Amino acid sequence: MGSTGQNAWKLADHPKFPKGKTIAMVVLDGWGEARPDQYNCIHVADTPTMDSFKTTAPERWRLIRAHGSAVGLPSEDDMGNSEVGHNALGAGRIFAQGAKLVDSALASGKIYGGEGFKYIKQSFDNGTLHLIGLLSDGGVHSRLDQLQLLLKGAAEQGAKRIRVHFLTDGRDVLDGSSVGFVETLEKDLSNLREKGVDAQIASGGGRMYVTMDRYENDWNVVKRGWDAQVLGEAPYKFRSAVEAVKKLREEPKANDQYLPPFVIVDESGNPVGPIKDGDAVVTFNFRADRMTMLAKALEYADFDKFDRVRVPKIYYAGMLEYDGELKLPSHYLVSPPEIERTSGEYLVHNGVRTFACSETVKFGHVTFFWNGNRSGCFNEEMEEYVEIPSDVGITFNVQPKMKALEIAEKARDAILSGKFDQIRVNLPNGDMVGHTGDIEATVVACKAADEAVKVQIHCFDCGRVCCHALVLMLLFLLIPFSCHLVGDNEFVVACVFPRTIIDAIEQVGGIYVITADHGNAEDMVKRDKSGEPQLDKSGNLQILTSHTLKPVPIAIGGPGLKAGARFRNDVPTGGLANVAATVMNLHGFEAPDDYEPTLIEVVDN
Ligand SMILES: O=C(O)[C@@H](CO)OP(=O)(O)O
Ligand SMILES: [Mn+2]
Ligand SMILES: [Mn+2]
Repeated sequence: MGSTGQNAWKLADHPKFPKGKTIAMVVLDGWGEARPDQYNCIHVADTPTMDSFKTTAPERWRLIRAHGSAVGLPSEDDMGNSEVGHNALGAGRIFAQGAKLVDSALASGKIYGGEGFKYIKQSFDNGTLHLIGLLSDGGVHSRLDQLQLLLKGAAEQGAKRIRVHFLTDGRDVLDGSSVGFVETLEKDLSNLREKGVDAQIASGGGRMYVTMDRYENDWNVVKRGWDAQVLGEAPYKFRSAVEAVKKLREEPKANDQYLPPFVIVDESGNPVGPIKDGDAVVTFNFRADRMTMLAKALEYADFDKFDRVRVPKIYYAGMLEYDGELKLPSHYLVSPPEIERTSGEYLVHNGVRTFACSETVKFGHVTFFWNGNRSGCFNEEMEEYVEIPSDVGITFNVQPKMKALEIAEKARDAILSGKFDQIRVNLPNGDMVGHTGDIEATVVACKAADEAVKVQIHCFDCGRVCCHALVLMLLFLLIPFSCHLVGDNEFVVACVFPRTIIDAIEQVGGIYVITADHGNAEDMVKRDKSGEPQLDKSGNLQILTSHTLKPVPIAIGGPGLKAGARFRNDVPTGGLANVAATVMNLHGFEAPDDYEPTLIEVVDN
């Protein structure tokens, strides 16, 4: 950084933007911009607030890139995701991300010379190497081709007995694609067997039901995986993994994301690959959030989240280090991106007090990912992070409104309290419900997220902001109490009683920045090259549960925004990483020189 100590963190004053404005920084998770048709849930949903940014202040609304190289992913075919999206938003620079770092380490062979691999290699003579992770080519948490290279490389390095414990996907890839991935894996393992390596699949289960929980939402998910992977116990036993996945998918409503846990057994009915003393384990996901809980279970001597029954003495390494602050796990095959000097850390050093909030399933996104994969606050006196417990044990199409309103109310209270300069939230609905593939529920989810940003005054009759609504709004403005009629056309006089985020920002004379981390809800079907829905062999639509390659909107506004502030037109390829400098400007500071350029300027009239 050139100089050391507090001075190194000092940001220059911005010549035009004043300090001291309260800023609401809102991330709508999984909210991209796409063609408006019936499979675009954001288009279908009633989203008057998000629509109004685009239509009423086009100079303060634009699209930014949220996938591929804009967020440090290997190629432009890589969809965005929450990890890389929030990393870019918070860090203001683009870092080569886990997917890319693992690619290079495997391509150069450096992975095999590293400390992590040497550590697990100690098991190769007498023990088994277990590989646990997500089996797909989604590229969000892991990639099949990386697993294939690792399997081959480990065998070449002397692994004699290998067991794979996979999680089926259906969330970053089409539902049903699990069968093909398992077949491919079986072929690879059979090739290894021909070369004399005892290599087999040992267990499996759907990622959302087995192992890949995050932010401690539901430890039962990790326990189900532990029982199958470590203890060799599961409600289902099969001789073959392909048969297991095919059979379990036949159950009504079964899907790849939620397959129950199963173990593979030998001809005597014994599990072929429980984890034992002296074995090595590699969790081969590069992304942290959904591996951290398992990493704790595998590594911590002191552990009380569930009864592990048996804790084998193993050589455990993560594909990456998953938490830089906790140093978890202690051994890893590839060093993670060093995301340092994030905007959050700078702002704290420059007196900006921060409040961050989401519900459990996205809590780490606006804290851990935002701060460069670092858990905890930089300065507890200046920051408050609030987690609203998510619903547990349901798929979110059942409760598509999720905790959007609760998050908005917490943000509203934080804004009105005057205790914070930045109030940062993630509204999960578009993403979490979009991943279920339930189009109707995703429409409800999008409306809920829009309402959390700002509740619009609606007319009882037509449900729109018509002249009746405006007259009513005026009327209630004159009456010193709030009116609240609950129903589908919820009617709130937000001007009198601030209900959600923008209402509160308006009341305190603040600024809002509304954006998203990647697309999801704006496209719910697989499409051909011309953008038309692509039908499968039987003529059915293929529902897209994954993220997309689409850009996301960003809007700025609010009474505290300097007159003449607008988006520059000389940053046409701007992406998520340009947002940090933008927000620093709005707080009254120049961004550090190596940050991606700001998106805004002030035009003097
Ligand atoms: O749920 C998740 O783990 C990913 C998709 O794999 O979604 P997001 O990046 O939005 O968290
Ligand atoms: Mn996301
Ligand atoms: Mn998602």
